[in-house]
Amino acid sequence: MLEVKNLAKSYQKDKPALTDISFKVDSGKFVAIIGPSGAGKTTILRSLNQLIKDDDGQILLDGEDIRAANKAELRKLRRQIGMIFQNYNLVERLTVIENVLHGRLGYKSTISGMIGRYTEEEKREALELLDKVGLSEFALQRCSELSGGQKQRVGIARALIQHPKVILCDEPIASLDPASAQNVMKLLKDLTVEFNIICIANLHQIGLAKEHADQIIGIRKGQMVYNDVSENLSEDAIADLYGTAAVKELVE
Ligand SMILES: Nc1ncnc2c1ncn2[C@@H]1O[C@H](COP(=O)(O)OP(=O)(O)OP(=O)(O)O)[C@@H](O)[C@H]1O
Repeated sequence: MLEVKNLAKSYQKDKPALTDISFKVDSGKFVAIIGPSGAGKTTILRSLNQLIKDDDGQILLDGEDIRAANKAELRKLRRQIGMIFQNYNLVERLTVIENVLHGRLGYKSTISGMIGRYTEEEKREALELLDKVGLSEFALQRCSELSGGQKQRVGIARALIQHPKVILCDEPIASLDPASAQNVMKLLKDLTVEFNIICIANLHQIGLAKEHADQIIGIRKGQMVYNDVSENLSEDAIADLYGTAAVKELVE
């Protein structure tokens, strides 16, 4: 279980980016964080793996406080937290399977990683994961030759080979066409259940969030104004988050 308690962050004095954010997520659940631009969604994700240093609160992953970890502990904890990015962050000139194997780098010495020393077991697992994301026949193709949706599926396989407890997705479908976005959201949801992990995604697409996520967290001006199962996300709640005028456009 992931439990965030009273998380707070200011980038500048007297200008809080996050105030008193508290929520819990169980394993096997897919959570969407929604809210207007600048609300603080990315700041929450980056705090969860300590890419930014927040100011106050607790982030407990299965009871262990990520914020209290020293450097060595944090390196170990980060293996348990996979990341998926809007722009995929793949090495385009390398093959699909090499990119998936990069997810193992957190488990290796710098030298082993640099010379691409992976075990047979790791290679077999990479192929199995590529099969799960529907890309087994692309294993030896360069990533530069893939579509956006395919690249994001490589990103998902790369995160899963870390054996994460949590996957954090920063706008994972923002660069995708509607069909690929739908496909990636369904895949994230299905794999979250299959691997019994926690998946947290920042999203601007409220319709897709409601359709695929189990839980929705709404952030407005650095404050959590909504936290409930996705079925309960009403038009009133959306209007409260984004303003009345935006509701129709956002829900469609
Ligand atoms: N490195 C930074 N230095 C100063 N202020 C920052 C920094 N990063 C974010 N902020 C500010 O913190 C607030 C929250 O930003 P954040 O990027 O978390 O929002 P967001 O909800 O993810 O937005 P978007 O949907 O546009 O990505 C904003 O007011 C933003 O300007």
